[in-house]
Amino acid sequence: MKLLLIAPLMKKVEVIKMSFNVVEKFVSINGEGRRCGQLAVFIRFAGCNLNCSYCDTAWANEEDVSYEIMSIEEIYKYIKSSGVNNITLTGGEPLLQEGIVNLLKTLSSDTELYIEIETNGSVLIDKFVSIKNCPSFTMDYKLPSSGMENKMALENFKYISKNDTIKFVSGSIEDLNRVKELIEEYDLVNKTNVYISSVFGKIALDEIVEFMKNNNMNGVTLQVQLHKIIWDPDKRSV
Ligand SMILES: C[S@@+](CC[C@H](N)C(=O)[O-])C[C@H]1O[C@@H](n2cnc3c(N)ncnc32)[C@H](O)[C@@H]1O
Ligand SMILES: Nc1nc2[nH]cc(C(=O)O)c2c(=O)[nH]1
Ligand code: SF4
Ligand SMILES: [Mg+2]
Repeated sequence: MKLLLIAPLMKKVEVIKMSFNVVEKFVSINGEGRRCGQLAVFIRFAGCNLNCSYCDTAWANEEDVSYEIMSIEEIYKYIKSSGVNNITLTGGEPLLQEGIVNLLKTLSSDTELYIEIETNGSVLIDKFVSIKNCPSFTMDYKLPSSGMENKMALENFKYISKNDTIKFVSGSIEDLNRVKELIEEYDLVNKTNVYISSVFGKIALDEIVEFMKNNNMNGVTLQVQLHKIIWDPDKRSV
């Protein structure tokens, strides 16, 4: 009898927590990753636990940033009303939003959608990878020039698969040397999709290509943030 009374209460508490702080939502082309150049709906969440030296979205991490509180239903409706099937959840750090697993489960249950989550490598993804029709993680490994490498959860290398991507945002030769070490140590090219991106404007792209050639970096993809070439690099919601 007691159990019967408590169960509905617990459900109610969970429902209350299923809202998210969204700083912007928009449709654009994805400028990064495996679906680069394709239309995508972006949901950007507020707040981050890291402070990367190069962060192009630091405004979303300010304590006083204004945000819209959206329920799972409202996010899902917005996505469906756009008519676009690629979804990118980003931030800020999306995996820090309380109840994010519930949003991921709901979105994943719609098999018309292709969901990518940009995450910063400091949050363990083990609790998410068992979701049915699991979203694709684009997990950054923060390199020395970010100032955040000591925050990386190395255990994530165990959970990342060919459904996911590891991204190395590189701003120096020191960073690139670290990429090479990590690829070798964790056999990353065989385990997942490996991308190198430049910290925008920080390192010449031909230097990266030279590094890739000199180190036989087969299976690694160089990526440039396409949206920053199409629009002003500081423009929001594109
Ligand atoms: C703003 S972050 C949000 C998601 C998550 N916090 C993360 O870091 O992956 C989205 C992506 O933009 C990348 N990024 C941020 N600033 C950048 C810059 N100046 N140049 C290139 N990529 C950048 C991040 O490394 C990350 O891959
Ligand atoms: N067009 C566009 N593509 C993106 N792909 C990942 C982004 C991000 O900020 O996570 C992003 C972004 O901010 N804009
Ligand atoms: S983890 Fe992502 S959002 Fe957070 S500071 Fe670094 S790049 Fe910016
Ligand atoms: Mg961005």
